[in-house]
Amino acid sequence: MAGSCGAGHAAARRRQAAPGLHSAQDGAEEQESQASGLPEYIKIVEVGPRDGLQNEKVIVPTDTKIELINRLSKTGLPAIEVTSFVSSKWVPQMADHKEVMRGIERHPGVQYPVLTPNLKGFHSAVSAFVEDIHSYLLHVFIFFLPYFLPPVEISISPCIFV
Ligand SMILES: CC(C)(COP(=O)([O-])OP(=O)([O-])OC[C@H]1O[C@@H](n2cnc3c(N)ncnc32)[C@H](O)[C@@H]1OP(=O)([O-])[O-])[C@@H](O)C(=O)NCCC(=O)NCCSC(=O)C[C@@](C)(O)CC(=O)[O-]
Repeated sequence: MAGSCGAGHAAARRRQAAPGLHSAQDGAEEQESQASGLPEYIKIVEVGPRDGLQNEKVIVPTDTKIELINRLSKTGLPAIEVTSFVSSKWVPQMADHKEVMRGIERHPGVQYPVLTPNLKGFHSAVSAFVEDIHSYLLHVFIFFLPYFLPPVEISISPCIFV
């Protein structure tokens, strides 16, 4: 599971529901949040179906992945990273990305992003009706470089396009 920042949840949720409206209560909550040093809002992104299952030695059956994602969808998570559109030569655990995207139930209010490393993955994701695409860039190049081919300078230009 990954978190993308912020707390002061109520104010942030109100702003999401009614962008442009900013009440005195929101202001007070923001001040309190800033004073405590905590971020204003936190978005939890569950990445288990992608980041978790890609590390399993045994390839998890497609139906099991779909069932897992469908169950996660009922937990109130705002976003679940479903799969990745990467080379199945390197990551065979994610080779069923299209079937998984096709098979899951999409719950209102839940985002279903995928990970793509390059334009090839981006185009396949678009053709699989993916609406939300995560492309990894700097943090991965810094921390996971040995995991990737090819060299950084070759990978960055398509990522910027994505
Ligand atoms: C790095 C690349 C893109 C370089 O891809 P490349 O430049 O094409 O070079 P390659 O030699 O690795 O290519 C191997 C084969 O994969 C094909 N290919 C290439 N791209 C794709 C694609 N998108 N979809 C399907 N096939 C693809 C490509 O066409 C080629 O086919 P062949 O000529 O052998 O028949 C490739 O090696 C790759 O996909 N590697 C897997 C990378 C990966 O998935 N790593 C794990 C995810 S990152 C992670 O877990 C860290 C993270 C993000 O979780 C950290 C965090 O969350 O904070």
